[in-house]
Amino acid sequence: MRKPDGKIVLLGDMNVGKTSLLQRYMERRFPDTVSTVGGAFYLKQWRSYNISIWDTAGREQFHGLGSMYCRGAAAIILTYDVNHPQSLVELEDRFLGLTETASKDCLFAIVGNKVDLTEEGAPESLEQEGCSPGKAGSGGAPPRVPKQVQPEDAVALYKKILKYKMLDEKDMPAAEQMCFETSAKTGYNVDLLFETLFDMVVPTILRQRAEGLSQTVDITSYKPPKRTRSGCCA
Ligand SMILES: Nc1nc2c(ncn2[C@@H]2O[C@H](COP(=O)(O)OP(=O)(O)OP(=O)(O)O)[C@@H](O)[C@H]2O)c(=O)[nH]1
Ligand SMILES: [Mg+2]
Repeated sequence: MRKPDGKIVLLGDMNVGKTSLLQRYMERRFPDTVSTVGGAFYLKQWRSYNISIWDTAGREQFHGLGSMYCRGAAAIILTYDVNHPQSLVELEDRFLGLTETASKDCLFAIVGNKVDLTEEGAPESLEQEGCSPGKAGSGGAPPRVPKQVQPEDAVALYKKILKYKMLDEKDMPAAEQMCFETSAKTGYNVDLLFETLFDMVVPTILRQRAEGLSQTVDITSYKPPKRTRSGCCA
């Protein structure tokens, strides 16, 4: 198997659409998913680099594995559902603490998925493309609803994360560049998300290569993570 040069990890609550985003990008379709158990990865060749993209389980019972998957990550995609404000809150309360094991220059993207379900939602041009027959034919699209989480909320979380990580805003990509709204269903902004990150992680890959850092996930090194229930930066 090709050896990964760099790692990107998807984190976020169950049901926000992590697996669907990854399958939309890698397989160009929107199949039925089952809730992820543990984690799984795809290998993507980008320019001359092999990037592993890790899908993790959002379910509470697998929470402890998250920090193991994040080990050495060059970028972490913190995913929420634009229709469920609690899924954004969970990113700060439950998932941010898992990223301590990531690379010291790890980048963070905040991704609000399922924008197709909102009134303001994504264009529907790709709506049926690649949908499994079960989904495409099952009683039409659900009614659109007002978006529950605004892009400014994601931008505010991004800024909080930089503060929590003690990173200077002017040394990091701008919040507007790192906050995305996507639809795994229609494909809206999915390529943009992954390919923006691929280009951005190249310097980290080069540094990790120069320093000979391993990209493998070692389950024997698993240690229970610190919880941050009380929030990252009150
Ligand atoms: N309308 C719509 N539904 C979506 C979208 N993305 C995912 N879904 C649906 O949301 C449900 C959960 O999607 P998954 O991709 O399995 O969610 P997950 O984040 O991987 O969940 P866990 O594996 O449990 O952590 C599935 O029924 C998907 O079809 C989207 O962009 N739009
Ligand atoms: Mg999943």
